[in-house]
Amino acid sequence: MQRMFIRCGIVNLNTNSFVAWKTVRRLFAEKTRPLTAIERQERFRDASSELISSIAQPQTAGGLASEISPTSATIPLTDAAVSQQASNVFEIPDVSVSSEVTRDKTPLPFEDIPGPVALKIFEKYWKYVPLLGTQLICSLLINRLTLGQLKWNRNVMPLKYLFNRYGPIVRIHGPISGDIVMIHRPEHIAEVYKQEGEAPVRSGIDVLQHYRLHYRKSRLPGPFTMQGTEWTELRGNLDKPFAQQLTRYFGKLEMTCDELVQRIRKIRNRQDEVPGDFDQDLSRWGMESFSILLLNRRLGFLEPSGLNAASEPARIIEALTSAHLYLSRCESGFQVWRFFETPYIRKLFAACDVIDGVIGKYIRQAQNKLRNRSASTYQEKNSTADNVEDNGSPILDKLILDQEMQPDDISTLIMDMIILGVQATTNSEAFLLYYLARNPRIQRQLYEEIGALMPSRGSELTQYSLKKMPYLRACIKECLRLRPAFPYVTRVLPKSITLHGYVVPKDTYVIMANQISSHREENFEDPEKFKPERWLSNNTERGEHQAFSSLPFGYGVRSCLGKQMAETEMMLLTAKLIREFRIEYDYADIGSNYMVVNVPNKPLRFRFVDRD
Ligand code: HEM
Repeated sequence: MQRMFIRCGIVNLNTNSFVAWKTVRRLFAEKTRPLTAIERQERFRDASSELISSIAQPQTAGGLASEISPTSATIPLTDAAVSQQASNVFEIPDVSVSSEVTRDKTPLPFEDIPGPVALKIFEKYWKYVPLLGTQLICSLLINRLTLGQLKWNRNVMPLKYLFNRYGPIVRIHGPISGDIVMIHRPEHIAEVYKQEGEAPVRSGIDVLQHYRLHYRKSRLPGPFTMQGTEWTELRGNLDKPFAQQLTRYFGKLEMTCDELVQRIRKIRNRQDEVPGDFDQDLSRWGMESFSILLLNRRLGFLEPSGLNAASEPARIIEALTSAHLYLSRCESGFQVWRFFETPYIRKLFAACDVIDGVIGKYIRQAQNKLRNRSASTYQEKNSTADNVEDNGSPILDKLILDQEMQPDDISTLIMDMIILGVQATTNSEAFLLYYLARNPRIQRQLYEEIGALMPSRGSELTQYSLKKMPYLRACIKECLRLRPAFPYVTRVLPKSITLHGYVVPKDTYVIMANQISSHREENFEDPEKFKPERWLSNNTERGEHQAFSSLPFGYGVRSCLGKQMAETEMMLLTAKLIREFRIEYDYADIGSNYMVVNVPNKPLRFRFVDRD
């Protein structure tokens, strides 16, 4: 009984329980002298039966209304009469009291989705403002200007701020380029992917598109921006050769990792520390691996004697660094480059021209090789694995032989993969080495796994041995959970759907904030901790939607084309490095800067200490 009072005391009463409460209260309040134990028992029995019958007979709305005062609806826990009965225990049937209110489940209109209201004030003036930028950047910038509370620091802070303020679904009014809806809950992300259809549409990188379509006058805007059947067909042609390349060139990829190991030994100082620009060395490793896989060429990025500034690899690395910097400058902020040529866009285009020139050269060479061969002879030869060296690059050749692809289109495709894919891989590897350096226990466990498969220093690695390294794979997953290269993925809805009880119409641009989901406590316990164990198959923490809580490579038919390539490269290099060195890092925490790809915000001054 007392337990029941206490339970009632902390809730607001509905009508039946309110009557019950009044009954009990009256019976105990009518006392003029202290009650004997027997009297107390009798009164409780009376109270119980009156209470039960009052619950059983519903009251009329009118009768109740007159009895309920707005302030009496919550039962105080400290009532004197109740506390006097503390030692008596009376059993009454457990009667559940439930509300009969039915809820309207009709989805709410799109306009009701919460979002920055201040923007509405500007809505009618926006049409006079020329197109300032991509939907996200433009809206977030204006959001910052209007609310004055956002600091644009090139990371996911603005997204986090909006979710913290408006909840799990946020609408940004974009009168210029359509409204944007932002989500982070895994079940909402799952719903968007479920409805994405056969040819999903995502946003592209506007300035790269501008380079192709307006500056170079190319036909295609690039793989990240290409949409519809055009891309679906191309993608269908590429998936298989991409997977095959890894098997063919695994040995060469391993050699590239060995070269980086040698280079580390060469560049580290007396304290075994590498220079702060170690990120450049990782870029060289990323580019060398890429040119092996895509062009079937060793371009010499990791030349032990270093790179001559005028050499082709040195020019590519310089152009890549510059392209990356000016791409992020052009994509964020007010995009004045849309109206006139700014210094940033000039530098970006100059860097792209260098990369394009080199790719163009290799495409022409591959074309020349193929010219004397008929497509049928090529296919015949290409079916045996050992002659691939002489035959050029299977992927490049396939693209050239594709009747639909012009050399310009191929160049566009390869350039985007370099600027975004290679950058994503090398920066992810940088974060992984950092997390391992900062977590010696995890590094030790990883070393044990690797050591069992690579007993001596120079032990060879195979694709098969990588398969037997679940902890290494878990470390990579965990690193990409904490620092996904791309903090969000976008889709344009092919049809109307319901999200969080709101209608979201067809053609709405949806931002799925992957980095936010993967940092939330409800999705991952201790979300800020680097805990690879959570990804092991025997872990019970994994919930129904966990698959959608961390999607570093996206999901579905338009997910990352280079996923397997990136994972294999990262596994190979990490296995080699951990086998050779104990990695340490002695400086301030490394966070990330968003520069179209997440990049470390501090120099990578790792110590690579030789293992005995
Ligand atoms: C750790 C490294 C990488 C990460 C985290 C990553 C992540 C992503 C993400 C999130 C997407 C968008 C997926 C979506 O919209 O659902 C994407 C697309 C893509 N990625 Fe990667 N990527 C990486 C490396 C690479 C590499 C090495 C290549 C190629 C060599 C590559 C090529 C592509 C291409 C071509 C697309 C567009 C796919 C399409 O539209 O069908 N990526 N990547």
